[in-house]
Amino acid sequence: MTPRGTEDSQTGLPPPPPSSSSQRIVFQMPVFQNVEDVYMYGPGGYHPVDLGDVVGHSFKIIHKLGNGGFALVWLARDLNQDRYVALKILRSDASDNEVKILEHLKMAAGKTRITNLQETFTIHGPNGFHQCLVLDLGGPSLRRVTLYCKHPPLPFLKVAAMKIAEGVAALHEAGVCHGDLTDSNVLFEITGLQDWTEDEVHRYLGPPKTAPLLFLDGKPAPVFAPTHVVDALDYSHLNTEHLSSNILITDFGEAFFKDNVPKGLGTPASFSAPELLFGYQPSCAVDLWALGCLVFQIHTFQVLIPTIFSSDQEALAMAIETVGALPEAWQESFFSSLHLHILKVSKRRMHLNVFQGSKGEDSREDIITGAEQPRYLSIRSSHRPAKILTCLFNYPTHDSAII
Ligand SMILES: Nc1ncnc2c1ncn2[C@@H]1O[C@H](COP(=O)(O)OP(=O)(O)OP(=O)(O)O)[C@@H](O)[C@H]1O
Repeated sequence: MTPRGTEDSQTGLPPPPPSSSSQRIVFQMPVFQNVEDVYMYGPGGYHPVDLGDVVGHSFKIIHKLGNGGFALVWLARDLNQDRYVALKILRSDASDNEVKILEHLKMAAGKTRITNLQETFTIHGPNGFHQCLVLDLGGPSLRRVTLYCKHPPLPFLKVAAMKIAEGVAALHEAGVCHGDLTDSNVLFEITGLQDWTEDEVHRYLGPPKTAPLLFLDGKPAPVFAPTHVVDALDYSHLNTEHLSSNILITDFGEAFFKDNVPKGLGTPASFSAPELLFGYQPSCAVDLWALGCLVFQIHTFQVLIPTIFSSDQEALAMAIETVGALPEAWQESFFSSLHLHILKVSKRRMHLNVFQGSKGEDSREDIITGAEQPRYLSIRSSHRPAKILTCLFNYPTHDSAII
C-alpha cells in the first residue's frame, strides 16, 4: 500500500506535461473496454492511483468503478469504518459545482435519501489539488442492466421506478435539478456486498484487469501517471439475483439550483427534454422528461428514445413518433433543422461510398443507409405505445410496491 494523495499538503509545483511524441504515455494490449483518456494524466488532470494505494486518510483502492470526463471513480475500502465506498476523485481542473450541490443536498435531506455523499476531502498529488467525494457504493447502471441482464420480476422493477421518482421529487423539493438523469446515472445497489471480503469482491465482481502504462519508448510511466491502467468493472460476473431495487442517482456534475439556471445542458440526446432544442432555458421540467424515459426503460428494458447517431434531431424525430406531434410553434424550426441534419448525413454517406468501397458486415454504411432501420422501427411501432401506456398508468402505490 503506497500512500499517494496527501491531504491538503502544499508540496512544490506539479511537473510540466510531456513535451515530445516519444514522451507520450500509452498502454498496449490487451485493449480494454473502459479506461480513462490517459492523456488526461498531467497537471490539471486526473490524479494517478494504483490498486492497493491508500488515498486520503483511510481509503484503500480495491477496484475501478468507472471513469467520466471529469473524474475517476474507485471502489475503496474505508479502513477506519470497515466498509466499502465509491471514491470519486475529481480532475484537478474540475469545477466544484458537484461538491456544492451534494453538500447542499446532504444538509437538505429529509426522509428520502437523495444524496449518496458521505464526506468530502481534498488531496494534493503530482497533478495538483483534487476534490474527493466519498459516496455510497452503487452497482451496475440501469444502462448495463438493460443491456446485459435478465428481466427482473415486475415487483422489483416497480420499486426501482418508485425509488427514482421519489429521489427526483426530493431533489426538486430541495431546490435542485439534476439536469443529467440518464440510464448511466441511475445505479442499482448490490445486495450483501458490504459483508464480502476483498477476495469475494474480486470473485463475484471479477478481478481487476490491468495493463502497464508506458512511454512510447517503453520506459515506465512518469510520476504524474499511474503505473497501470485498470479496466472499469463490467459486472458481467454478477448474477441479477444480487441486485437490490435500491437505486442511487449519481453524477451531479450538471446539476443546478432552481434559482441559478445554466444556459444549456450536456444531456445525451435520448434523455434530453425537447424544449432545450427550441431555445428554452433548462428547468426542473427536464428531469421530469428524463424520469418518464427512465420509468419506461425500467419496465420494458428498452430505451424509449433510441438514437443511432446521438443527434438531437434524430431524438426529436423519435420522440414525435413515440409521444406525438410537436407543439405547432416549434414545428417550422424543427423541420428546417431536420433538413440540414439529413443533408449532413447524406454527405457522410456519399463520403463512405467513395472512400470505403465495399461494405463490411458492421460498417457504418449499414447504419447510415438504414439497413438497421426496419427491425428498429418495427419494434417501436408494433409494441411501444401499448407499453408506454401500461407503464405510465399502471404505477405502483406504496402498499403494492413489495419486492
Ligand atoms: N456511487 C457510485 N457507485 C458505483 N459506481 C459509481 C458511483 N458513482 C459513479 N460510479 C461509476 O463511475 C462512472 C463515472 O462516474 P460519474 O458519471 O459520476 O463521473 P463524471 O466524470 O462526473 O461523468 P461525466 O463525464 O458523465 O460527467 C459512472 O458511470 C458509474 O459507472
